[in-house]
Amino acid sequence: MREKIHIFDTTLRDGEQSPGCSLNIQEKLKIAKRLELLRVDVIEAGFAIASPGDFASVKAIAETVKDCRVASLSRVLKKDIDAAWEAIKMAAAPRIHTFIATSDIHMQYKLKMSPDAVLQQAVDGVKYAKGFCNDVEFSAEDASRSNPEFLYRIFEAVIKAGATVINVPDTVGYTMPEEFFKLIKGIKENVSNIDKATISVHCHNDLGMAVANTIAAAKAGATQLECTINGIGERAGNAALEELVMTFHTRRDLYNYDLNIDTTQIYPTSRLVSKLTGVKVQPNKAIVGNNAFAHESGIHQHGVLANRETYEIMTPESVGLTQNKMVLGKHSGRHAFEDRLKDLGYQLPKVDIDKIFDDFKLLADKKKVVYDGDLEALVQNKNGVQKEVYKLKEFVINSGNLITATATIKLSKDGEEMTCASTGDGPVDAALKAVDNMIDDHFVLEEYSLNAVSEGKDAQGEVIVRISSNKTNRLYLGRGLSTDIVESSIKAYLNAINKLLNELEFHGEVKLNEK
Ligand SMILES: CC(=O)SCCNC(=O)CCNC(=O)[C@H](O)C(C)(C)COP(=O)(O)OP(=O)(O)OC[C@H]1O[C@@H](n2cnc3c(N)ncnc32)[C@H](O)[C@@H]1OP(=O)(O)O
Ligand SMILES: CC(C)C(=O)C(=O)O
Repeated sequence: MREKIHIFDTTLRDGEQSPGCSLNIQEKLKIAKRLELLRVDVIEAGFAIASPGDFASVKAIAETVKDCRVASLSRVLKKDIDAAWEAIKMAAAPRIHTFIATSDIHMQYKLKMSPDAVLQQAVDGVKYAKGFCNDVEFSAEDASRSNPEFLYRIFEAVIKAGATVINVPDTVGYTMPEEFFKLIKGIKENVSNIDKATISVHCHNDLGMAVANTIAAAKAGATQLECTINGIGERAGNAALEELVMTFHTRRDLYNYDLNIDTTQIYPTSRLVSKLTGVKVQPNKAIVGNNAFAHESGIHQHGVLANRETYEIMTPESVGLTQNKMVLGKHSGRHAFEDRLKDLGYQLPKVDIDKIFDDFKLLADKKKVVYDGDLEALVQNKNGVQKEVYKLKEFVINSGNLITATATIKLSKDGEEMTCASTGDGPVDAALKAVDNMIDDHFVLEEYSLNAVSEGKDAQGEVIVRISSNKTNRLYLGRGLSTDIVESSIKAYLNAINKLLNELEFHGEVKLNEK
């Protein structure tokens, strides 16, 4: 039997407590919808009493999200619990999450309350919350620095009062995995009614142990794990959801757990949270960092090209990325270099590759990363400087659902301008046909793809085309970038045609003007 693990996402509550991470209602709703797609079990939407804005956000999330439980945090105070309930009561599955600190230092200096008074207030708070909502989570803040005997007492009392989940936070990220394992085991063994509640943990990352501690707790019997996207949260943050989930996913041999999460939503969710909070993901961050699936060293690249499992313990696709990245730099080797050239449409004789590879290493010593454009320049350099034979001057498109698309294109070649109009099956087809009519050569459009390279309605569209020529038997790749997809299509097409013409000139097939 596989143990069911519930993922409690607190990006919108503890994550939002990171300095500078405050989100408005629209932003919180966007993230909540993403978390629903990610299929977390519980979304902690906020701390309803914190501000009118947070109240409204929690309420909006509760009214929108249907497939996850929605929780609001509250102190064990009636006014907090009232606000929490008021905000979440329309949720398909509401939860009140109430807490009070249980460590000596917090009780003495912060709350100025005796342990008995804290226990009584916790019980009263849970009972009061239970009057509204069947699902009540109780957290013993700073549990890992609390007296375990007191923890057993308070957990037993709140479960008796109706708590369905008892949460054990390592509030200040102080504990170590073996210690936390023992604490959870102690709770399981010493709280007489523990079978009536779910054990949850909530770990902070002050010593970089949040994920390790959470995993140790799961091993000891915790079945709800609290975490955040990208590990954001108070101070050094919380356990990162993506790291926990992918650990269980990748090491099934060690962890026989059943999770609801759709791992392919991890990467888009991470990017959305980073964009909306303004907190950048460090490049070497596990799972979602820019370098998590990137290879720069020749030995690694060679291994990955032969079999990606040589250096990848999970697939980029499993976390929602389309592919790994081969970054070309000074540590790269010939295998990756040649592979990239092929991908760009250059199938060159070995002597040429050897020459360009030497130039590439010289360039890589000067540049941190050698991009595709640099490679193309190196190839063209070998073939002589690339000439932009045909240039786009102007274009006009007439298109609509009731008329045939017409494109009028003005190009220049060697300073002379030419214009042609054509109809087509849509504006892109019409535009490329008009280009075909002006350029008298034998090539065929083999591939066409369009991708947004930035987000939003004004995203730049990058068109990539590959054309073939029966004169050279190879493919020529062209790229074009613009906020107008017809313009990026024309530019990409001309870019590929110009490459073909340069190559034909190199082989003496055509003569191009020097201009
Ligand atoms: C470990 C955690 O992450 S806990 C969650 C932390 N998150 C937040 O604090 C974010 C939202 N917080 C807020 O907006 C505000 O702090 C509020 C609205 C909750 C309270 O604001 P204020 O009333 O101005 O109080 P303030 O924050 O200055 O002090 C906290 C008060 O709550 C009391 N308190 C703290 N925790 C608890 C608790 N769990 N139960 C009951 N009382 C508590 C403190 O003793 C203090 O009481 P006092 O005002 O009588 O001295
Ligand atoms: C309120 C609790 C769960 C908390 O955030 C913490 O202790 O860190």
